[in-house]
Amino acid sequence: MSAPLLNAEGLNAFYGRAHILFDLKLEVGRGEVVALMGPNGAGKSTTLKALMGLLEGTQGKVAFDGRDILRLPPYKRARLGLGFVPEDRRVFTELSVMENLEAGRQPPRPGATTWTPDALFEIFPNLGAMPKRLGGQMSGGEQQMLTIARTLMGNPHLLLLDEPSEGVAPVIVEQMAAMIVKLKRAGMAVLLCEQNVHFARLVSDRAYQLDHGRIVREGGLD
Ligand SMILES: Nc1ncnc2c1ncn2[C@@H]1O[C@H](COP(=O)(O)OP(=O)(O)OP(=O)(O)O)[C@@H](O)[C@H]1O
Repeated sequence: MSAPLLNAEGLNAFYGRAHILFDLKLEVGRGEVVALMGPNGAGKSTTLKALMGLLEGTQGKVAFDGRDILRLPPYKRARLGLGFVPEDRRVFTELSVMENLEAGRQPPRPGATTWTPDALFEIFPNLGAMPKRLGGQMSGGEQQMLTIARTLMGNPHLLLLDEPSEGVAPVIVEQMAAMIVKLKRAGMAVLLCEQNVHFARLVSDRAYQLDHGRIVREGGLD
């Protein structure tokens, strides 16, 4: 059996002296969609930040594609194919949809899908309907989709997605779920934070439940 794409063990993370994550053990297989669930403040976003290398003093083992990445800075993790979409979903407001996508373009990555705007417009039809729209003139949900699509232009092996359904209209939530299912069909692995159980059920193969910085349950969502 091949090693999981992402494998974290004994993951401990801190904000300054505040200990936030305690000995997390989690993995994401190739092509798998995994949800990190739990209430506000449970540590979901912190987990993604720690995996991306954005926090000082993170401890434990983090292997990506069989390689130890714990000491690598975020840009090197991104170069290896970790794509991160943070909660604040920033788009370039003065750039069009197409220009935002071009800003995310990276060279093809061996073993990963090479995304183009046309291929992404099939997965995100609402973006395809507004290629010239400025980022600043889009709804929150549309901006969220654009940040995901722009990250995909970097051809990642694994997408770390922070609460894609948060604060967006119900109709967009359904579209977002359909989009993640299509990404999975295209072979993309995704680790997403999610409080919305309905959404997590629609898209994920399995889930980890976090509470106060510890994994308290893991398995399928039924
Ligand atoms: N920049 C920060 N500095 C200090 N403490 C922080 C910081 N960001 C988050 N925390 C704390 O870390 C803990 C975990 O927060 P985190 O944002 O990971 O939770 P979460 O599960 O993603 O919740 P939410 O859904 O509300 O974002 C919380 O107690 C939070 O108050």
